[in-house]
Amino acid sequence: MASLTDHLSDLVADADAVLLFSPASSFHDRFEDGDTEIVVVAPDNDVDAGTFVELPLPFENVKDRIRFGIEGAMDAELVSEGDEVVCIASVFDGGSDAVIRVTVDETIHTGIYDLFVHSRAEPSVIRDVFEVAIELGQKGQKGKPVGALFVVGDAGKVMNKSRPLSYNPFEKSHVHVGDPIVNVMLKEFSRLDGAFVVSDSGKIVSAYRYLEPGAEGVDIPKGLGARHMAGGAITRDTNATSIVLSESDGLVRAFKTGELVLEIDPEEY
Ligand SMILES: Nc1ncnc2c1ncn2[C@@H]1O[C@H](COP(=O)(O)OP(=O)(O)OP(=O)(O)O)[C@@H](O)[C@H]1O
Ligand SMILES: [Mn+2]
Repeated sequence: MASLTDHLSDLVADADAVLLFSPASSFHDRFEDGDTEIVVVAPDNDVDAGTFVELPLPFENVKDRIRFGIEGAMDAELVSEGDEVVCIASVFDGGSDAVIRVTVDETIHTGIYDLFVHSRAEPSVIRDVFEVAIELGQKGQKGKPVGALFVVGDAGKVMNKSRPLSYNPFEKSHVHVGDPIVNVMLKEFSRLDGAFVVSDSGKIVSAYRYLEPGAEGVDIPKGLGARHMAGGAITRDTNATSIVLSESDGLVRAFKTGELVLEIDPEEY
């Protein structure tokens, strides 16, 4: 039987760009001599690619992964509306095994790349908060599902548009998300009501915050309530990004500029 690689040259021949998702170096090397634009999308540039888009999360959902790569390539002006892009990714564990051909158009653009790269907060801070939310979603608190709301970046403004529900356990501390001990604290405090506020650089500014963004509603998925509404709306009133774990459906969502930009299932990570 002909393997995928036998057909590759035909598949990529007339493409405007080829996106290689976490390719092995031997696989990447075969593309080096062609005239098509090659973009490597991976956590690290292990293959010394000339054009590289960093993947901050593995994005188990292939659609999210591809979308991230395409938006990253659009952002770097490597591809644009109407381009034919061939994406080569790994769906199973055995290396590059899937080819997906996409025509770039604005409807692909959800802001997933923007979320990490152009948020006020540092990309690593967004990633660290995501990781805490995903772990909480996988394990819950003492076996029970929990919800949590993290408002990341533009903390001064967020504090002005919120009020304390109780004393702030992070009041005089200088601790940062990403530190394993702090992640344990965040999980412990997720039983508390309200939101966590995190600064651009990842400092935990407050727990127990009740958000009071403008009253105008935000479009949130059906079945969700006040936590998601407040988490979404605060990102319209400020330059923060919200990362919300739902107690009711177990999904982690991100909001930016009042829009839902990412929805992931922690069980898939
Ligand atoms: N304005 C707010 N600011 C901060 N936290 C809030 C706010 N409104 C609600 N919450 C928190 O969200 C929790 C759940 O509220 P609610 O069930 O209405 O939200 P939800 O969007 O349905 O989220 P879930 O899917 O987790 O149930 C509340 O117990 C409270 O801790
Ligand atoms: Mn609810």
